[in-house]
Amino acid sequence: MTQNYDTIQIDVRNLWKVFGNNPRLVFQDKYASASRAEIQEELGQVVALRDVSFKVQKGQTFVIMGLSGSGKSTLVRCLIRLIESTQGEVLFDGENVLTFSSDKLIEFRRQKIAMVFQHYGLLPHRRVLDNVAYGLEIRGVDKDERHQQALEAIETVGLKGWEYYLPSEMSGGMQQRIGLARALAANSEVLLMDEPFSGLDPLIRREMQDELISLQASIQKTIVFITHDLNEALKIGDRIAIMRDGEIVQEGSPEEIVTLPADDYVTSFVQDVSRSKVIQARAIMQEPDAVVNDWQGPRAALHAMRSGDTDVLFVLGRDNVLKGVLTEDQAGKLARQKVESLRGLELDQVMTADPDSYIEDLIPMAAQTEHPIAVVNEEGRLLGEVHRGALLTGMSDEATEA
Ligand SMILES: Nc1ncnc2c1ncn2[C@@H]1O[C@H](COP(=O)(O)OP(=O)(O)OP(=O)(O)O)[C@@H](O)[C@H]1O
Repeated sequence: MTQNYDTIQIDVRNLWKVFGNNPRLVFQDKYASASRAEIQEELGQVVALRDVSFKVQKGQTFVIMGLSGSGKSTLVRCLIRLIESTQGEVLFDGENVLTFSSDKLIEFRRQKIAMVFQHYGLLPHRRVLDNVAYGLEIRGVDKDERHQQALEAIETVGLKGWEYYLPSEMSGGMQQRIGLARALAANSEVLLMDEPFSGLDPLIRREMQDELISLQASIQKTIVFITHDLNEALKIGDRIAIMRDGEIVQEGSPEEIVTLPADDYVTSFVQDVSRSKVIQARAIMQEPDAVVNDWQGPRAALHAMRSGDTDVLFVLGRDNVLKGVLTEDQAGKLARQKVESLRGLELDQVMTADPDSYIEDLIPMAAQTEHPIAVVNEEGRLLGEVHRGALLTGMSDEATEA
């Protein structure tokens, strides 16, 4: 199958890393289904990565999540050959990094990759400005230019005014911002972030996660983010790969991971996660039971309600823009008064949400209305409706019936 590298930035294929004096022993047929522990016991080799494959799209935040020892750090290091893998391919923009000469590898790392670590990796005797400019300095960018770019990055991460301080004069959260600014200043396409927020206090950590999300909305880098914290993964990841004993046991969107865990292991991880924080309106909305256009009269409305088996109706204007709701009582009254058109009528207002809203955000809305919540796009066009029941179960009525 041909791959489209206009959109795929990283393509990891069947990657293995075996630590030990004779890694090839592991590839004998008889160990094909042996566990990592068995292999270690019998062969004395540690399988840190076992046949790992995944793709990361450009501009995506791809999270690799797993407990200590699952192989996350080994994996990110293998991506840029800080560790040499045993077998497999790592393609960046379609080129296999594992075949690069050492010169090409150095060039590739400098141009394309920026890293952010848990232990910030800052130079203690350099001021913030020079720490942030460091990546550009080793690329040979002249001083004015690199300071200019560094200042912009410092501002982006909210450290304006701290340019001439030393890292040791700043808090953990601020030092992590310096690390992030350094990665941004380098203006590389890919950010590799290895547990960047793990050393921070919970409050600061949440703040940094929020900032990363809003930053990413504007910078749109390709981010590979390592964490052992499922909530962090669910919060920031577009896609999440869950690792166990060197293997990816599931890869999917946050919603898929929570609602369709692939096995008992993932299930045990996600059981404490609140579904309301990861399930979005788009997943639980359903086709509106009934809609009518505002120039159609009340009789058409009543007919639509009966055929949709509902006692409320969304009224749409031109281009399906939502105008409001009409109840059966109202429509009946209008029909008796022989009103010909719904145009210009005072309709009941309806709660609207965009398709990305989480159940968590929809519940307070549902408390304020008896009507279904309308899911609309940016132009106000009706995309679907969410019923109260769907908020409780996290499934649309249609899905429940199916
Ligand atoms: N240099 C090495 N030599 C031998 N075994 C190693 C080496 N580096 C890592 N390992 C082993 O490989 C496995 C994966 O380790 P890795 O550090 O990638 O896991 P991790 O998920 O990043 O864990 P942590 O969150 O604790 O860093 C572990 O069993 C580890 O002991």
